[in-house]
Amino acid sequence: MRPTGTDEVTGRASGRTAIEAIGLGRRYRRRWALRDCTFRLPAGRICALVGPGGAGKSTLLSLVSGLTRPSEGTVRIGGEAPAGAAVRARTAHLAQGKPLYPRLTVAETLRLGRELNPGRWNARCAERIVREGRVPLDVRTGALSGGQRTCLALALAFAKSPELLLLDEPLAGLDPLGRHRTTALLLAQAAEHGTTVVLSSDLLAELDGVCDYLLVLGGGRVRLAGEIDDVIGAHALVMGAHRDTALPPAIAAHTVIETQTSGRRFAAVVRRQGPVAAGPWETVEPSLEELLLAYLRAPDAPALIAPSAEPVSARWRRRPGNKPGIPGMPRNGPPGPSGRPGGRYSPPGGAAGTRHDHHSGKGAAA
Ligand SMILES: Nc1ncnc2c1ncn2[C@@H]1O[C@H](COP(=O)(O)OP(=O)(O)OP(=O)(O)O)[C@@H](O)[C@H]1O
Repeated sequence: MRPTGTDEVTGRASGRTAIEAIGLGRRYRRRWALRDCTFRLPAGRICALVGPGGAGKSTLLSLVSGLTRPSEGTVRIGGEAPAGAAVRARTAHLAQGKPLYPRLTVAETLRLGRELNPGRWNARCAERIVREGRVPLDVRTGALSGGQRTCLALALAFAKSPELLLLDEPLAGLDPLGRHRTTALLLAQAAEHGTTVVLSSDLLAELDGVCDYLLVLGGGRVRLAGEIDDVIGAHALVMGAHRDTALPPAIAAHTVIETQTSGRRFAAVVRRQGPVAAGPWETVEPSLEELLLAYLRAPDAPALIAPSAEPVSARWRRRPGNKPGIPGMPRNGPPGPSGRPGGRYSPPGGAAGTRHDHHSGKGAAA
């Protein structure tokens, strides 16, 4: 189940924009770390930022937090430049290295956090996170374990009461309980305070149920952007038996993102160009993890910016060759075999949405 925040606090009803990037790019010497990055993230969402190593995720977070300046394009936080003092006060950025002063104790670090964030510091929140993570107050941060450092860094970020929380690999280094505590904290923060969260993570399975927005980068460019329901609804996972190496034409007629074969079975993730025809195969909605794995394994698959991620600013111009949105498709995809948007599979006599999870096996991609 994905989170559904109440409209009043999430900003969904107001349509407020937390982040809008237009043609955003950053170059290091001659090499582009991020290029032509265009998307909008509405306020109050928890956005998963996903991509292979070197895709540009940390670079994007640094640009959004104002730590790095763009080489081209623009990024706005609530309509303002990210480097402005007011925006920086409302933004917390947990960088990948979890930078802390190694000679300060945990208690001294929390005191410093309070002094640096007058009027915003939530001491009870910080103390609770540190206590639940069993981080000793009297130990120097340089002597903490990796998981304890992450816990303390999260405490500093949350206690700042940010409107925008940028978390670069916050779950890495945490044990399963720590990951569970952190994701619960994120959901509570977004629901209670309307905080917008951008969360980069490789733990694909753990993003489902936590995030409601998706931004996938690859090779420094946006590959997928939009509400998770919109993006998933534009795709289908088709599974069946095949007689030769080619996919059945009725399936190959869609945009095939990736095909896995195992023995005589195939499993194809397709971006639908309309309803998937009925046949001797099974059509279901892919899970978020299945969709992400398909795109990660198919770096040349065409990009998709769902309508929910299109910038609203007048500065945005659709460029020739740029095909945002889901052509010819209603917001949540075409009607599926069940006649409902999103095309959830309804097995005979079974509950709608029931699905089989045997999308595995090795084989050539289509
Ligand atoms: N300060 C820098 N100087 C030079 N190149 C850089 C710098 N920072 C990032 N890069 C390069 O930019 C590209 C994107 O890096 P970035 O750290 O943003 O990717 P990432 O998606 O966060 O990767 P990872 O998941 O491995 O942390 C990489 O090729 C990286 O080598």
